[in-house]
Amino acid sequence: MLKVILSGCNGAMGQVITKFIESNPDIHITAGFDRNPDKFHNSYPVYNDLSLCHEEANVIIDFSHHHAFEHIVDFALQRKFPLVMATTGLTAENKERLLELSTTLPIFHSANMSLGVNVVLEIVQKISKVLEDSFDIEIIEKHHNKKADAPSGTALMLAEGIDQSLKEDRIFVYGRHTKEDHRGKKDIGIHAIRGGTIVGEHTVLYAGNDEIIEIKHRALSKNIFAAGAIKAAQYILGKEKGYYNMGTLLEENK
Ligand SMILES: NC(=O)C1=CN([C@@H]2O[C@H](COP(=O)(O)OP(=O)(O)OC[C@H]3O[C@@H](n4cnc5c(N)ncnc54)[C@H](O)[C@@H]3O)[C@@H](O)[C@H]2O)C=CC1
Ligand SMILES: O=C(O)C1=N[C@H](C(=O)O)C[C@H](O)C1
Repeated sequence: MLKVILSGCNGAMGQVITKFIESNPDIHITAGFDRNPDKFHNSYPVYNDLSLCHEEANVIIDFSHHHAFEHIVDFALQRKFPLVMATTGLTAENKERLLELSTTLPIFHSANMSLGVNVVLEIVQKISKVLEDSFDIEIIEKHHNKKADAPSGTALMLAEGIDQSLKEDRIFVYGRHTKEDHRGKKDIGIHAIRGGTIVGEHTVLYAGNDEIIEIKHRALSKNIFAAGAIKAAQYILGKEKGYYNMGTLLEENK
């Protein structure tokens, strides 16, 4: 039985995961954590302070906010619970701390829990190598008007993945508000659009001379992220300490 402590349980993703787990007899949420603990009537206790949470679990799933990061990581360390970190907007220090924590516990970290985006990541790494010298690369992401962070964690993950696959380091340019400069050859432009109920859309655009390639992923519901996060939790259940992500999960399932 997978026993989950769900952080950010009263948010949009937290509630999708709650419904998802309610229909699965093999998974149980033992407790939730949220700064708004009374917003919904959940079938599990919800705390706004993790020091009050004494329930047992074999994994924490976090979809909250990066402001809660240290609190969650300290709790995982103290209770020795493996952690699935899905929250985006993490700082460089937060990411460093996750790596450090993975020397003690199994940590699964992905800015996008969907299978599709992670396949797109593999594809754009390959394409970018081929087009490196002759095409300009730009990333455009679109999300709903309730999203707190910009650019999305996925856009950054795609940009970092592309950068790692190329011979020369790239410069990330966030938006383009200038009347002076041309686009730099080494730029990867990253552009965020917010509106309505767009679940999540990511496009990597390759613009060359007289030709354009677009690789696009469009999420049609938040269920894909919930399903991916649960798969991630099941995946790290029996794992040794270490740093895992969708790449390692896909690799082991090939
Ligand atoms: N990795 C992935 O596949 C995905 C990641 N996300 C990320 O998950 C996070 C949550 O997304 P949503 O559910 O859409 O947001 P949301 O704003 O609807 O929910 C966040 C929840 O966290 C709680 N919260 C905020 N700050 C807190 C704090 N300091 N301490 C305790 N609780 C706190 C809020 O009360 C809220 O209930 C975001 O960072 C988002 O980008 C979202 C979807 C997919
Ligand atoms: O906030 C969201 O909704 C999403 N956030 C993630 C991100 O920042 O990349 C993943 C997904 O696109 C939905």
